[in-house]
Amino acid sequence: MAFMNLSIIQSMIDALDKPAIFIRPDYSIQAVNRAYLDTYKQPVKLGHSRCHEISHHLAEPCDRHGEECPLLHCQLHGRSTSVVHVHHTQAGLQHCDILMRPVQDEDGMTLGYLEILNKVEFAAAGAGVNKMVGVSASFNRMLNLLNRAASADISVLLQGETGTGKELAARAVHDASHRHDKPFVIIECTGLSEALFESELFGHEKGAFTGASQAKKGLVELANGGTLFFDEIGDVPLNMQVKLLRLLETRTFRAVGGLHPKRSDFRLVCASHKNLLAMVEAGEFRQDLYYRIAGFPIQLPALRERPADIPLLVEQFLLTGTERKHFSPAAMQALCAYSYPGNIRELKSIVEQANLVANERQIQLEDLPQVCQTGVNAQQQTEIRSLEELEGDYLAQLCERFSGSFEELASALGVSDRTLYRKLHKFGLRYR
Ligand SMILES: Nc1ncnc2c1ncn2[C@@H]1O[C@H](COP(=O)(O)OP(=O)(O)OP(=O)(O)O)[C@@H](O)[C@H]1O
Repeated sequence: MAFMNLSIIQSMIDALDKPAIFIRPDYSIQAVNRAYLDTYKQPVKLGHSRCHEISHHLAEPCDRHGEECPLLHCQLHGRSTSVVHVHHTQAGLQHCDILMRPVQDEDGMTLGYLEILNKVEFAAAGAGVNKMVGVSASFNRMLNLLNRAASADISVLLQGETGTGKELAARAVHDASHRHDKPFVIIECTGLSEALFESELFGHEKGAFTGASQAKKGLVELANGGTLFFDEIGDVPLNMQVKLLRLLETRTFRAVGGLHPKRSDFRLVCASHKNLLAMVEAGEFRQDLYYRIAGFPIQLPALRERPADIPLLVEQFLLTGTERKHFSPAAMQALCAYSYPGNIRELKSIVEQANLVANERQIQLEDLPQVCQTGVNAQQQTEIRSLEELEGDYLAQLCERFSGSFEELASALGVSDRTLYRKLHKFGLRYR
């Protein structure tokens, strides 16, 4: 590459306040800015150091360790990409949203790739802080979507089974948005009657109904400037959905007993554990309302799809106990093997219960609730099975249960697409 090009690129990344590097297709770093050096505190030898050595402390590119490589993606598709990785930074392990951009000369020849990094402040790769915790590939993919949604003012729809962290994700979108210093207001839609719905949302004037001795602001007005979060939006009855649609289309409303319309400026985030599109098909949810709220739909993975996060979440939930305890290897194995229909909420409650029940500092298998012990006990009573047989059974289960794409499954398992294909072939399995 011409010296001129490199010096232009160097000045370009020097002007950025985010950590940035310019790399070649062989991952070697050709230019680096001050923010990058300060973030990683690793000596970078221009032309020699590779990005994965600095950010991951790995001798090989990150896709060999179960992550998606943004450079490979750029090469394959010829356009920019963004992905969340866990990096070793000066402040410890940190989720970083990486934006990777191919840089071309005037003839369209790719000269290299510009990598700009953005810390994901609302997530943590270690226990201890009150953030969204996780390190698995499917968790990181969700963070990437939450981060993108946060930077726009688009309506976000969070869908996922109960206990997958939808409320936490809604808060994350708010905290990472430009509205973060304004209110985050939750409307719990389950069990709202029509009368309550109107007065809770829109407020009421003094004397609007018996007992309304004072005027009261509604939640929509309180959310002005901030974020309005409708939890379990699928529970809003059809007749109230029309009123909601009007509010969302005009951002205006009228308090109960009020004469004049009021306006509120809010970012909308909704959540549901129900399949809203199926409800639209069944005539139980208005289609126009669905498209109004689903500007940016995000699916939250079930805990059984991200088993790699269980030990970290367990560590996080143990911190709330009065005494520092830990799980025995057998108990941890049982925790990792259980299927968690109640997802993270269920894991949290199991850990808290076991923590209370255990008399010793080491929590034993017997201290776990029965549901959690069953799978492990059944396994222990049977004769020893070969690792190969277990691998086959595990893959067969995943083929039935995993809801992502083939590539996502390979990445969650930490193997290449080719390895997964070979293994499935070996056990006579097919993935959808
Ligand atoms: N990534 C995470 N890291 C740490 N704690 C989490 C994470 N995700 C969820 N939790 C915890 O799990 C519990 C359930 O989360 P949350 O209430 O956000 O789930 P939900 O999907 O909104 O549930 P529901 O569908 O029942 O409303 C909470 O205590 C939350 O703090």
